[in-house]
Amino acid sequence: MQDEKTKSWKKLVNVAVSGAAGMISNHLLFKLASGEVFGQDQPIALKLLGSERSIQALEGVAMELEDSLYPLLREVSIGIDPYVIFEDADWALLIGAKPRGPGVERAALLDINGQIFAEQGKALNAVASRNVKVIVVGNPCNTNALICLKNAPNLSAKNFHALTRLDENRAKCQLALKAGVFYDKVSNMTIWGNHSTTQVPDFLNAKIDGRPVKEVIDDTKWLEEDFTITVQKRGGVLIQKWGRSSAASTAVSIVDAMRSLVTPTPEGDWFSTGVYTTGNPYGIAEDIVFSMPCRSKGDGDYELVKDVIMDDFLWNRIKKSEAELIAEKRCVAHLTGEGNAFCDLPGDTMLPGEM
Ligand SMILES: NC(=O)C1=CN([C@@H]2O[C@H](COP(=O)(O)OP(=O)(O)OC[C@H]3O[C@@H](n4cnc5c(N)ncnc54)[C@H](OP(=O)(O)O)[C@@H]3O)[C@@H](O)[C@H]2O)C=CC1
Ligand SMILES: O=C([O-])CC(=O)C(=O)O
Repeated sequence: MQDEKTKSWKKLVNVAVSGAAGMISNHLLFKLASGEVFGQDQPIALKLLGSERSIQALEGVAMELEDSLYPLLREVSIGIDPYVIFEDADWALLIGAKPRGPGVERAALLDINGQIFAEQGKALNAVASRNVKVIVVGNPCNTNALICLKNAPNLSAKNFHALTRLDENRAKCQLALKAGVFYDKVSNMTIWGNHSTTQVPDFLNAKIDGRPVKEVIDDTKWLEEDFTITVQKRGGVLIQKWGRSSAASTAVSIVDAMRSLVTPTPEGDWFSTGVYTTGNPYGIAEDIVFSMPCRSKGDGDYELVKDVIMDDFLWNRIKKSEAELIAEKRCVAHLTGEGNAFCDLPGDTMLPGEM
């Protein structure tokens, strides 16, 4: 019976996950194995990257996955060498990163985590599938994604993403609550920019029940101040309340981000993801990773959405997030092959989790 069933299955997909013993992965891996992302006819191999520090825990994670008896999960492997774990990866979900603790400067974090993503970029470049889709989650995710793609010159820069889908989901939630509608009535929600407190949740282009948000929520002060700040700082508030950063909702948003690339985007709608800006139609600086509105045919690829409108409020906010990312990029020049780093970050910006 099982054999009959597996005959109609697609070819095995290899999904590599770093930080696989961490909190986000502990939710995500079980969703991946259950078929939530790729569907019930897609067998999957999970390749889990850990470190000396986490290898015992990773053995435990692999045991739990095996004990769950997921029919679609055909292989679980663990290891600490990215050149082994990333071999033939069709997807690389880069979640592991040093968390920012008390007294750690943002510049130091950029450097420490940047080293990780430079090494992983090199490993992907050497051994992953030539069409690998990379989603960088570990913070600061936009600049980590830039470092990663710069170290993978033989892969398409277009296939590298920084996760801003959690921010999109948070923004949709706030708009739905304010308008008194269910979440699925909110569409065309763009997060522009950095996954930091400079991110710009775009209420100008978003829609509620197919109508412009500003027609449904006639409260500019709420949109410009309360809504925007709530979304920007949501991660930090959650850490204050729960004592740890969003893990379950982040895993859900990774599933959403992947599904958005493997299923056609509904007509007229779009999704947000942090992608390489070179060639973008909006006038955003080239050569950074910036969250923008995208559509996909469901083939793993995407196109930037062209028909968005801008006003001064939106554009000025976008420029602030752009300036932050350009400053972050200067901090990691030594990791992107662009000479000596010079780190002079705007002082008032933070990761969503920092408050
Ligand atoms: N983009 C987004 O929307 C979001 C991003 N995040 C980010 O995702 C990342 C992972 O979060 P989460 O799973 O909750 O974190 P955890 O602390 O649970 O796990 C992080 C993993 O990072 C790895 N790591 C790499 N370097 C270090 C280091 N120097 N010290 C400690 N751990 C290290 C560890 O794995 P190992 O030892 O195997 O390398 C660890 O298991 C963080 O960077 C977080 O800020 C979180 C929420 C939302
Ligand atoms: O700063 C963090 O680790 C948490 C984070 O990114 C978020 O909740 O958006």
